[in-house]
Amino acid sequence: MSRFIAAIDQGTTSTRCILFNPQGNIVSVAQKEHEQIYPQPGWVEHNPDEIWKNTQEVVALARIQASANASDIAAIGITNQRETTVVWNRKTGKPYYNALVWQDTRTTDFVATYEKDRRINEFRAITGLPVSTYFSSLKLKWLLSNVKGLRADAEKGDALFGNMDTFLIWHLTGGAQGGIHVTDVSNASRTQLMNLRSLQWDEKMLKEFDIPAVMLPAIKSSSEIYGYVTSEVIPGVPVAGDLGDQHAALVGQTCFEPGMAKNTYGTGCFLVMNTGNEIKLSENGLLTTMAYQFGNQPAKYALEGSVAVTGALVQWVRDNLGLIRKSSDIEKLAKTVEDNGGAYFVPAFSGLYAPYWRNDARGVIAGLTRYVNKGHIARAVLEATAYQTTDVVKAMEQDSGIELSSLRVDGGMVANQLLMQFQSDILNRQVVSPAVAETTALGAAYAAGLAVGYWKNTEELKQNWAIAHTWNPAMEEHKRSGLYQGWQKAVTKSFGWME
Ligand SMILES: Nc1ncnc2c1ncn2[C@@H]1O[C@H](COP(=O)(O)OP(=O)(O)O)[C@@H](O)[C@H]1O
Ligand SMILES: O=P(O)(O)OC[C@H](O)CO
Repeated sequence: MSRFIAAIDQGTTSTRCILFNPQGNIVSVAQKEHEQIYPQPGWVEHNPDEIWKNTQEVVALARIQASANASDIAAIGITNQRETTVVWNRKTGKPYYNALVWQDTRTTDFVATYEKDRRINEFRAITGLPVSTYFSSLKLKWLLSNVKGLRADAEKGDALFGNMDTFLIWHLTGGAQGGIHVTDVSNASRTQLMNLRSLQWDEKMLKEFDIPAVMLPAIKSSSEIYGYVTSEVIPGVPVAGDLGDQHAALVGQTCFEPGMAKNTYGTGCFLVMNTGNEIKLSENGLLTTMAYQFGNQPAKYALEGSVAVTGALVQWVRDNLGLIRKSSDIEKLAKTVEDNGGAYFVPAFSGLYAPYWRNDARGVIAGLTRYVNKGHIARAVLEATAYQTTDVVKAMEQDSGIELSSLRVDGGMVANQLLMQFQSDILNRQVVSPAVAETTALGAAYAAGLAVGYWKNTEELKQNWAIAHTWNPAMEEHKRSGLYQGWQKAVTKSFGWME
């Protein structure tokens, strides 16, 4: 039996490759950041060629670090930043344009037009999603309308669309020499083009956004052999798992029962609850989405609360204000003060996502006085993540009728002790992190491993989950409610900025 399963985690800020053993433990990790391109306010792009190059490098590095040959790797799974949209030429592999990142707001005008239209309720019933700059549909419409020659090539079948999973799988399995053009149900559910019931591209949605069906990938399950790697980094290895990163984290946290949920703290924050076979439409601003589908088993659904800016705000403080040198320094700066000094930071850089869905919102710092110093700002920055998560947990509990006894957490920001304690305090719930913190990559590895029999079933995977750390609430009720009221007031100040 091969010794390892590999996972590629193509995230918003970096690309990682991790090798796992049968216990779900990490054997080796390689990671590379890529450039964030901001051509205009609100526009966010990535260079797809840079990401493909980084992917090959991290796969090679992770393999070498584990002293593994391609034959030591039973399968590889892909997980990725979702919604981010790329179009490339089938014959040359060349992208027509940079990838439009999920945070990009250039389609605000399209959204405004649709918002006046009653049909958006119908779109939500079909796809589970509101009309927003967030999803792939409007990004692809923008590319087809603005990139010269793209529409003609798309109609001829020469231009291909994909999210980052599709783009990487196509390259890994041969690229212009017969690469496989596929995605999985979880990624497809974020395009706003897939019908949640049929799990196929929806003709009505394609017509609505004027998208040629011929440019779309085939929709597959999240766990099956799609093809084999031809790239020299790990030739012959089956590509057998594909999950959007938030769905992968749900799998990596082994949330296989309805009602189980996880919250991932990365560039943004994404709370996902498994709702089993049920397609539950939210009444409180959450998204209806796929959880996962393993092979030919029934697809599982989920409710999701997506928050656009959490770790990205820490990066902004680092890169745009220069208040800290590295992201983790924010904790030290925040600890120089006792509290937020009355300041609240609402990071509505891409509008506000769940539960507000306000495309017209933009970032504000509220409650400033001369008393406030950089320590208070650092604290307000971290607290913003916890408040936004609290908004989403409240919505999730109302929609599902389930009170979360504890919150399973993961992602880069979980390393921040001050944030995790504040999260537990403001939410008044226990917060727990798992022993294997890389749940996103682990979920993709699980999907790939299940497809090739490396792991037998989800029961076996559950045995791998263990708690690393627990944070318990320790804040008095009057303080908690006072702080949260301050946050809710600050949120209203961000509304209506964009006309
Ligand atoms: N100790 C920390 N405190 C606060 N934020 C952090 C810390 N470490 C990392 N981050 C933030 O977490 C994000 C990286 O987390 P990660 O899970 O790798 O994100 P992604 O998958 O979105 O690329 C960055 O936005 C970074 O600013
Ligand atoms: O790359 P991440 O971890 O910030 O995740 C991005 C999400 O998938 C966007 O929906």
